[in-house]
Amino acid sequence: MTNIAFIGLGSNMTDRDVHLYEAITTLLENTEIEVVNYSSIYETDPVGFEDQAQFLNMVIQVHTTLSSSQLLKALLRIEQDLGRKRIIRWGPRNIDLDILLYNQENIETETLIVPHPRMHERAFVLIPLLEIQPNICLPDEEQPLHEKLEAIPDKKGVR
Ligand SMILES: Nc1nc2nc(S)n(CCO)c2c(=O)[nH]1
Repeated sequence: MTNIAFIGLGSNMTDRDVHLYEAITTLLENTEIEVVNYSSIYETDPVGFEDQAQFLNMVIQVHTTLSSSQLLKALLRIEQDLGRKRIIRWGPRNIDLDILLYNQENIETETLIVPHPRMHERAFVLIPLLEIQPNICLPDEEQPLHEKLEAIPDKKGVR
């Protein structure tokens, strides 16, 4: 069965665009994952822990035969392979891969919460996501995500 997932990518250390490119190239090498759509790459102001470098963020849409937990494992392995060091929890990282949505399912396990719990308040996620899926809603919600984006005061931080 083909599953549809949206993955958020971010990087704010050293060659940020190279890290994004490497992560996507590694995903493309996985025969269980097909990247079917890409957003533009956005330069974004850091949120959460603000005393760090600007990020590059983007969102991709994938079709995959992997379950959500298998997909998470594959993304964590890519982060490790690309040398992700979790120095400070909210701090700088060379590559970050987050599962944002998976088949419009609500998932909550020890290791994975989908939809990503903070995505609805993050312009750096919503803007690239809506670029590739303009009318998307969160699972079991009527309200389209673009209305949640309109509610976010500071969108200047995404360019
Ligand atoms: N602009 C921006 N700010 C962020 N803060 C954190 S934590 N992250 C890591 C993603 O969870 C980001 C990010 O990717 N982009």
